[in-house]
Amino acid sequence: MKIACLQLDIAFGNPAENKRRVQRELEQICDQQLDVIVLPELWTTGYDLPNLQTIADEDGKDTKSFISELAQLYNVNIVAGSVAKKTKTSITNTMYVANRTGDIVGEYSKLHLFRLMDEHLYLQSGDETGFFTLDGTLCAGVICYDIRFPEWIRAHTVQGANVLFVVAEWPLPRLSHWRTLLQARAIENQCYVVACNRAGTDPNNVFAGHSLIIDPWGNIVNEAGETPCSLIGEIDLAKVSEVRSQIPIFQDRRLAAYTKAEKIF
Ligand SMILES: O=C(O)CCC(=O)C(=O)O
Repeated sequence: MKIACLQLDIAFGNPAENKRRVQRELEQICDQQLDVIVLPELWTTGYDLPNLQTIADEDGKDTKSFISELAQLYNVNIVAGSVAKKTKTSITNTMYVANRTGDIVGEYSKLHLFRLMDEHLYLQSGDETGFFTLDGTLCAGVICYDIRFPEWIRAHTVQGANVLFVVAEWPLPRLSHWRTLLQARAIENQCYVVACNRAGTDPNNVFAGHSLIIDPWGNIVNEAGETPCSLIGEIDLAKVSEVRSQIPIFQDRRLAAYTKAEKIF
């Protein structure tokens, strides 16, 4: 599976410009026989939270048709980061996934809202799981702060997810957390982690870049720097079962004991 993480600098509050940036980047890399394209978190608007009522995507309609057309045009799967999705009752931070034929095969709204960046004041938390299937491989998608909740990711790998896609707007001051948490999620779940962060700045933050592809042993296979780029790498899905049979953590779990411990106090 050949993957490109589009580590974009996002134009603040400007969906039209951000769509142009994605189109331009795909034109540049489309000759590389890619299987999956990954975009960052909130790639249409950035963290322009006070203006989401006007710039969020109504029911995700524009985003879904935009990625569906690109997926068909380039015959590629698209894990479309996330966008602000507006309904009559709420705004969520929502990931859409399109397969090569343009079908929307995944929708997941960020479960854990990040108070430090005021998400809880403007957004609602989602209630979907992050599962989707790409070219026959069961995958999971989570959004930024979600990676601090290993139990949420475990709930997906325990069901057989082989690749964890992480989309983010992760700030530079916590770059060491980003790298360490992603490596830990790969090691403890014995899965590939494909993590696409944004680059650049907005009025409140400098972002870390450093998109990463990490194998099920925890080795970093590819890593971007801080500036905008497309990080391209290949993953070998056979490695997931190799590592899982070498150290069979999924067989060795003791769920009854964990549940008991959680109820003691
Ligand atoms: O957990 C962190 O340090 C960063 C999280 C974040 O930036 C986000 O969820 O948008």
